[in-house]
Amino acid sequence: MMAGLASAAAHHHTNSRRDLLHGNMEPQGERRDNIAKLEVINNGKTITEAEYDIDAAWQCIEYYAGLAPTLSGQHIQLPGGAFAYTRREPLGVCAGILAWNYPFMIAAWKCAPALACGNAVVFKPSPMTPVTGVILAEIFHEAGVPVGLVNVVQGGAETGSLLCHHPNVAKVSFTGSVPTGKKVMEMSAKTVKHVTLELGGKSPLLIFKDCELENAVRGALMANFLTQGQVCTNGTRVFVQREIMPQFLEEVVKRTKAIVVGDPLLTETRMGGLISKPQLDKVLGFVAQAKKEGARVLCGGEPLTPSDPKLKNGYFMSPCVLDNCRDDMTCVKEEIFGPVMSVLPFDTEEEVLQRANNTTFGLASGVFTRDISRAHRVAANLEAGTCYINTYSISPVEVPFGGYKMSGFGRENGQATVDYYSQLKTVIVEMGDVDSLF
Ligand SMILES: NC(=O)C1=CN([C@@H]2O[C@H](COP(=O)(O)OP(=O)(O)OC[C@H]3O[C@@H](n4cnc5c(N)ncnc54)[C@H](O)[C@@H]3O)[C@@H](O)[C@H]2O)C=CC1
Ligand SMILES: C[N+](C)(C)CCCC(=O)O
Repeated sequence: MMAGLASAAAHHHTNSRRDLLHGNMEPQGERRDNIAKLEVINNGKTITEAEYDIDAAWQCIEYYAGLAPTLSGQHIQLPGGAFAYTRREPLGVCAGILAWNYPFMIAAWKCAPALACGNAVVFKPSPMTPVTGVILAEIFHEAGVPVGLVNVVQGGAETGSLLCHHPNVAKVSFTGSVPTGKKVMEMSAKTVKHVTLELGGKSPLLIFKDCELENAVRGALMANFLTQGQVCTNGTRVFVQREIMPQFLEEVVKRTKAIVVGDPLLTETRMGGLISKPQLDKVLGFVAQAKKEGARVLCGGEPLTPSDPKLKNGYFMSPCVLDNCRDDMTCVKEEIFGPVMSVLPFDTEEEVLQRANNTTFGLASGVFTRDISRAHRVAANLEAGTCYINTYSISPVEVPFGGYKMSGFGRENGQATVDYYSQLKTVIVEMGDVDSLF
């Protein structure tokens, strides 16, 4: 099967790439709403977020459809009339191994740049969320993508491992946890595959006393509570300058308590259910551990049963804010992947930068300040693939997204991603006689 896909990819010409991606890829009206509803059932996130994710997915496909015809090489003049040129060529079959937190959107993030660069795709949704990725593949099929160019395989670790070992897979793009990411890299090394790793984080959010507090509070909530806190970029270490700590905590707790947790299909709901019982237990375990280590629970952190009887077996919990945190606590060091914000005081910029960077992760970071020089200085000094200034959690398709340090490498979205789904061939041309020593 893989050999067939590789040749399909090789024959996949730039113009046809553009046509194919420009087919009717934008799910409109009822279709978009149905996919969003299925994503809610798939994942447990709210309908409002799911609709956003579906839109982000088609925007990604449209973006790379536009980018496809712009892919080009370079012409390099050499002495004596000789010259060289470069061609951007596909890698072959690109495998995607997906996480469960953004099932439809991540599937689009993997497929769109791969197809735009002329590759074939085989992707594996997480077994926790197998449904909506298949719909994306069906949409590609309806839009005219040749059979065999976009493929979905279902399964867990074993299927993922088979993809990483397959000799005809040229690249693996993985989204998930650090331990599994390391295994993917190790397995892919056996056949020297290209690898993109989008792994976890424990991102710092720095809130200076000269910030606009209202926006900083909004940013902190966006950095912690989307998708029930199960977001790799989440800014879960919230460092607040000591002078504004009381006001910040008062406002953040007030707003966190007001988050409507419940039926994710209702538009007024702002937080749905976690992905599974083990994930809920794991997150509650982190809260219990935090208390044991001396953190104070300002709100939430409890299992929650919504009043609607049909929701009684859901994996709901109340969003949690912890203070009295120290840098050496488990809740501050480890990725929780649930709705738990840890708040830490700081005094100086120098000190907070050192503490913010004192982690093996480096996916995202954020700073709230009105001081423009400080904002850019801090952004330059934070060791992370993304730094948000006076905002958090957005990832527009035009903008590259990816990690530093153990949060991974390679990029998704933006022009930069072309480098990770194509290879550069150099062609050297002599116009005169061969200059030979023999
Ligand atoms: N930072 C992030 O983006 C994510 C972090 N997580 C964290 O990881 C924990 C475990 O969740 P999982 O869904 O099990 O994440 P995972 O990282 O183990 O799984 C991600 C993907 O890799 C596949 N996979 C698992 N083992 C594999 C292997 N040996 N070879 C190849 N593919 C493999 C899975 O089937 C899934 O498609 C969660 O509790 C959460 O805390 C989970 C998902 C995303
Ligand atoms: C869109 N954003 C930044 C909230 C989430 C990124 C995707 C991920 O968590 O895997």
